[in-house]
Amino acid sequence: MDEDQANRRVGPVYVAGHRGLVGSAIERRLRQAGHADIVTRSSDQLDLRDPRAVDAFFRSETIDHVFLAAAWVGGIMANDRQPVDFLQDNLRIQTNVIEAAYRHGAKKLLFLGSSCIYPKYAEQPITEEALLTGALEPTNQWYAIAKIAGLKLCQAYRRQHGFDAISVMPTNLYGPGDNFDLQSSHVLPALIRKCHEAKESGADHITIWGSGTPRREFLYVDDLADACVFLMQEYSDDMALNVGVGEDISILELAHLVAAVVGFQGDIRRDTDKPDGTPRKLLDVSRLQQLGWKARTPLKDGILQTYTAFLDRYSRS
Ligand SMILES: NC(=O)C1=CN([C@@H]2O[C@H](COP(=O)(O)OP(=O)(O)OC[C@H]3O[C@@H](n4cnc5c(N)ncnc54)[C@H](OP(=O)(O)O)[C@@H]3O)[C@@H](O)[C@H]2O)C=CC1
Ligand SMILES: C[C@H]1O[C@H](OP(=O)(O)OP(=O)(O)OC[C@H]2O[C@@H](n3cnc4c(=O)[nH]c(N)nc43)[C@H](O)[C@@H]2O)[C@@H](O)[C@@H](O)C1=O
Repeated sequence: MDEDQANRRVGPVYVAGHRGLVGSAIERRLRQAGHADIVTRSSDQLDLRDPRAVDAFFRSETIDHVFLAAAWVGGIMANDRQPVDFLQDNLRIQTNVIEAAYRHGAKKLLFLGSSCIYPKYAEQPITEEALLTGALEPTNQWYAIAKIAGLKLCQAYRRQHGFDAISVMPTNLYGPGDNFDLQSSHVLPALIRKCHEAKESGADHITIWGSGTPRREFLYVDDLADACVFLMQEYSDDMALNVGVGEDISILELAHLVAAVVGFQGDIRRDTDKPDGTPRKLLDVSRLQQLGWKARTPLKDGILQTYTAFLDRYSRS
């Protein structure tokens, strides 16, 4: 997309959650494409759980396009331990933003859901049609219910009011700007930190959670941002679209890959008292590929870039 196209087709844009993993990558992608008219607010400046504040914000700004990347987000343990935050805050944030965007005349909104909306034992790879065909994974059911409500609200606004609200369901994400806190993070940043700290301290092993047998698919966040900008331009439909790479890996294999990138040579042990979560989560991305988009960053390259960003942040703190 060149500068003219960027400004003609996407703008002025509000990136909700611009300090987070996804929001920062979307802002980066838009700026890289020459898009300068970007509106942002941190949660300190605008608490998206507050409907009056959100309404006043949309009333005071001219916003054509909304990327809704603000949410309560975390790994398997955070999801399990903070059910109210994952259900209630996410319901509030997304309802307030979708409603105010529509009411104040935004042309289009892109809502970010998650692959955890699908049933725990969905047939693999998971097609968009698997939605609501079976029971959810208990550790993240709260978050999944909120995300399902979000995609349904987008469909409802499209049906009742003709509002061009679309939804994307990304697989597990990672990249620069990730959360490296060992209690609340997702697995990939946790493994980077564990391997790095073990290497630095000379420890002879790291411990991963669960059996190591669950399989996950990992999408580099800059690829996701590229997909979001692409879909904001090219896609206007009811169906919530899967966004992934189309390949998965076991958690134990991932731990070995991260260890190799980081340069940690000790053992990898397993703590089977910790939850495994969904046994496998591989998205069917054929719909997205038919639209003309494909992920580009190989997992090993993405891990290296994420480790470099981690080292940069770690050395400054
Ligand atoms: N990370 C992943 O693996 C995946 C993420 N997703 C989805 O992508 C989206 C973004 O996730 P990600 O970037 O990883 O999450 P992060 O936790 O990195 O960022 C979330 C952002 O949301 C903002 N936010 C949270 N609560 C509020 C609030 N009350 N008011 C205003 N802003 C708030 C935060 O703003 P501030 O920094 O200003 O406090 C933060 O920057 C989410 O919808 C998530 O469900 C989907 C699949 C996988
Ligand atoms: C994106 C997605 O992310 C969440 O689902 P998840 O995929 O289960 O999340 P996760 O990345 O935390 O774990 C993946 C696997 O990895 C194992 N695992 C090993 N060792 C560590 C470890 O050290 N930390 C973590 N977090 N997991 C570990 C862990 O036991 C599990 O088997 C959803 O709640 C929801 O938020 C959502 O949508």
